[in-house]
Amino acid sequence: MSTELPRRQRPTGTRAKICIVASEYNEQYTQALVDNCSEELAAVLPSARLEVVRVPGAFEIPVTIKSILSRSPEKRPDAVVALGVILRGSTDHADLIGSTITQALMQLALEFTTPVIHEVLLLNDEKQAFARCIASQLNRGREAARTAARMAELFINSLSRQ
Ligand SMILES: Nc1c(NC[C@H](O)[C@H](O)[C@H](O)CO)[nH]c(=O)[nH]c1=O
Ligand SMILES: CC(=O)[C@@H](O)COP(=O)(O)O
Repeated sequence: MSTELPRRQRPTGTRAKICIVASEYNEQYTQALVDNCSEELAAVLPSARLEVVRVPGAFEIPVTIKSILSRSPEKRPDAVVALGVILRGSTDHADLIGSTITQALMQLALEFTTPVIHEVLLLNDEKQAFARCIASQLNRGREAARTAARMAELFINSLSRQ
């Protein structure tokens, strides 16, 4: 398990548009990801405009992100955060959707030249979920927020999205 989060940047006034797309399966964990991500974004990008979209399962995240990134330029977010918790069961379903989602998120980022932050977690059990979603030391929600903030500012200030 990675042993530390990306360092927290000094807060800036960048008015970035950030969209969180989060699945509802394993609700106690996915809600904790949303809460931690939202709280960290408020700390690092206090002027950002945050939109939160909830979908049933992780497999519904990529198509929802595609719809959001297909908006007109002035409505399109500067970065998208994908949050989900996939718990392995007794079949290959978890691994199948986990790998498919990973590929889809990368393709969407490249297709729309927009950072898509991947925190759709494929986990073995609830102990792993608690450590990454609810506990603070390695919270993936906070990790997602810090990454989203840095990437949104990088693209707003320095990089083209053509
Ligand atoms: N078992 C989990 C799922 N399964 C549902 C799929 O994500 C999807 O909604 C379904 O296959 C219909 O398309 N989703 C999670 O996010 N987490 C799981 O543990
Ligand atoms: C990711 C899933 O859908 C999975 O957890 C469902 O469990 P199972 O593999 O036992 O059907």
